[in-house]
Amino acid sequence: MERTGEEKVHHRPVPLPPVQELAAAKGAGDDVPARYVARRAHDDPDATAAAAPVPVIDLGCLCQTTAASGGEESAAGEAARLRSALQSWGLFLVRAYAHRQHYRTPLYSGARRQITHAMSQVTNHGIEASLMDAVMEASREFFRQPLEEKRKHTNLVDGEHFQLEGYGNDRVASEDQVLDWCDRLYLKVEPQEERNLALWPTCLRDVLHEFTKECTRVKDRLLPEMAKLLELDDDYFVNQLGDKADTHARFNYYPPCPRPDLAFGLKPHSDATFISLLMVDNSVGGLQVLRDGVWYDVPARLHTLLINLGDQMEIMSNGIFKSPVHRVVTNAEKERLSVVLFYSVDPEREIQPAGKLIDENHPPLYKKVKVKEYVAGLYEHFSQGKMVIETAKI
Ligand SMILES: O=C(O)CCC(=O)C(=O)O
Ligand SMILES: [Fe+2]
Repeated sequence: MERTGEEKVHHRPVPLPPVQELAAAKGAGDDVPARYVARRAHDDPDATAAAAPVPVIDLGCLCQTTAASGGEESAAGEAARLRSALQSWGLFLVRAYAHRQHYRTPLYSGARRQITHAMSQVTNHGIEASLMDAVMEASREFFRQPLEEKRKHTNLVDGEHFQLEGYGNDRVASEDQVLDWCDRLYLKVEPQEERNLALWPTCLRDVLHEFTKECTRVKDRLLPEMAKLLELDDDYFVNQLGDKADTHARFNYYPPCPRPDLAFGLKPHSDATFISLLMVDNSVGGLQVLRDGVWYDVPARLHTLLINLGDQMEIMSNGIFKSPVHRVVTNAEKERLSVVLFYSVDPEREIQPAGKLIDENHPPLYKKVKVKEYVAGLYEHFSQGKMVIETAKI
């Protein structure tokens, strides 16, 4: 923390105990330490939020172009639903397969898997349920390990210097920073040659590699559809990401919290990314999104991906698409896990509203920003409970 005058003191940041350890040491009914108190119980009249009617977008239908099957018409309808989702919630869901009936096909499981997989190539996210389950299971396995094991992947270099990658807490920049009731493992997954495999837990290596490949495929299918909605060239967003686009995986672990009325799993924020793909625990809710001053619960469904736009997309679309403010609330009884893939533009690039969206009636609403600086600004602002996107607004 920066201090003024003679009393300037240099002190080392004290590594914080993982929240998981705090939670395990506390008996039911206990309080949370003061540093985790993000709100007063009566601050939030919307504690029991309504479910957000976040639309489920049918990717198969959206990407269909053949007139023969009436495809163009239904694709146009789906595109309109997607546009409305991106302009309002900044969020939407994508199911694994086209229809639930595929699960019910009376076939022995091997044949069913093959058929479902073949269909999943053309419909919806198409990531195998077994792969998604394996990622969740491996994440659970990682956080269940003893602390000494997890600390082998620590985000503190030499026990004190914070780096983004690894296992631990957020960077603690000041003593009055409000902390989140959450431990995380954060790993760079793309560009592939920049992976720091020494930080990758063995239980997660193969599944994370596969899961990243699959999510990247989904992202590459979605971006041209989003560009079309703005009448930009199909490859506009893909090109903006650049060859050195930067992707991180974040595994969030939220232990049960004795005071959900006081502590957040994650404080309100918007993602500084371009686009984020989330796999959230379908058995425990907690993710909420802010719209018009009201917090809504984001529904979680088994094997469904939640697609969340980030600030970089809001900037490039000149505010037409929204990067939603969201937060995670804690649960008194249950632990919760989420796995997020954060897709971000090459950090060395600059971004700004797409030229085609700007004219005399539509002036740019955001400044040109260097991605590396913008993303670094997120952490600084997040720790102070502020929104970095405000710094980019004209
Ligand atoms: O855990 C969740 O549901 C959301 C996580 C999230 O918003 C994030 O990691 O940025
Ligand atoms: Fe987020």
